[in-house]
Amino acid sequence: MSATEMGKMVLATGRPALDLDAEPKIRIQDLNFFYGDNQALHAINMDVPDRRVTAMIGPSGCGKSTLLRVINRMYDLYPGQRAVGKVLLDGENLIDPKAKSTVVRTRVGMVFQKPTPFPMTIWDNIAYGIRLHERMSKADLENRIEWCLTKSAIWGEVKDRLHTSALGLSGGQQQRLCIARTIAVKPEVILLDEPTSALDPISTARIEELVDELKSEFTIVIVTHNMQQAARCSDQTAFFLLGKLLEYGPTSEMFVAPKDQKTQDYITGRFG
Ligand SMILES: Nc1ncnc2c1ncn2[C@@H]1O[C@H](COP(=O)(O)OP(=O)(O)OP(=O)(O)O)[C@@H](O)[C@H]1O
Repeated sequence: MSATEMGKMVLATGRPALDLDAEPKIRIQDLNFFYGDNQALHAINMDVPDRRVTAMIGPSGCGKSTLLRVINRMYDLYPGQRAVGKVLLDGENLIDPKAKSTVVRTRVGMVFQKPTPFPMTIWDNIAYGIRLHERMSKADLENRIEWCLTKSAIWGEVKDRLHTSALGLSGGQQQRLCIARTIAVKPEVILLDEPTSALDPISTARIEELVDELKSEFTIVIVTHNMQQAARCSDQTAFFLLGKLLEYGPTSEMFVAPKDQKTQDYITGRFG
């Protein structure tokens, strides 16, 4: 695509256009997922672009959280749950039993709906994960902790209370701490599962700003029930229904002119 064409698209959407020739960060191919006999995902094929925000939307039970749990191999921890197909991260199949799940979870971090700080100090919440994966000097550890708390836009609020309990933070601060904890181990992909559903509008806005900043360094996938949030935050949107990917494309197109009537109905609140 020429610079002029690219510029026109940026002007039209207000966001940088996707480079269609760029290799996707994640390539999901013919993915099926089963909870025992219950098939929750059916033949999912989708490419997740590098260092962009991809939103997953769809009514309750359509399989959004399941897909996140597959991408970071969390289902591995539960007997009877099974994924068939491929989830390629830079070409490497993350769900191949030969891929070590601990390595997968370092490359693909996850933040949950409810903030989940460990019952320990703010400092230890961050240091714990880093020490599991890396050996480093105290000075480097201090720098890494300041780096990830700064990136997560919470450093100013916690720098004078690093050695107090993380449970003393507000819900919005706890969620930013959880994001800091996730990026502390320098993942390539961050999965956010409804990260603002338990937060007030101000904390929600801060997390959305944060997502916008983090995408220059990380590939982000966000599950949300909030259509405005998907429209505000994401570059690409995927609409799921009953375990199938019904429509997937640039957010600007999806929200202006969805191709499928069911997407239109969902986005406009007519069902779900
Ligand atoms: N542990 C489980 N065992 C059996 N079935 C499950 C389990 N977890 C989820 N499911 C089923 O898998 C399907 C997809 O669920 P999932 O939680 O991925 O949906 P979702 O789109 O994230 O929903 P929500 O928006 O409500 O969080 C649903 O039919 C659900 O009942």
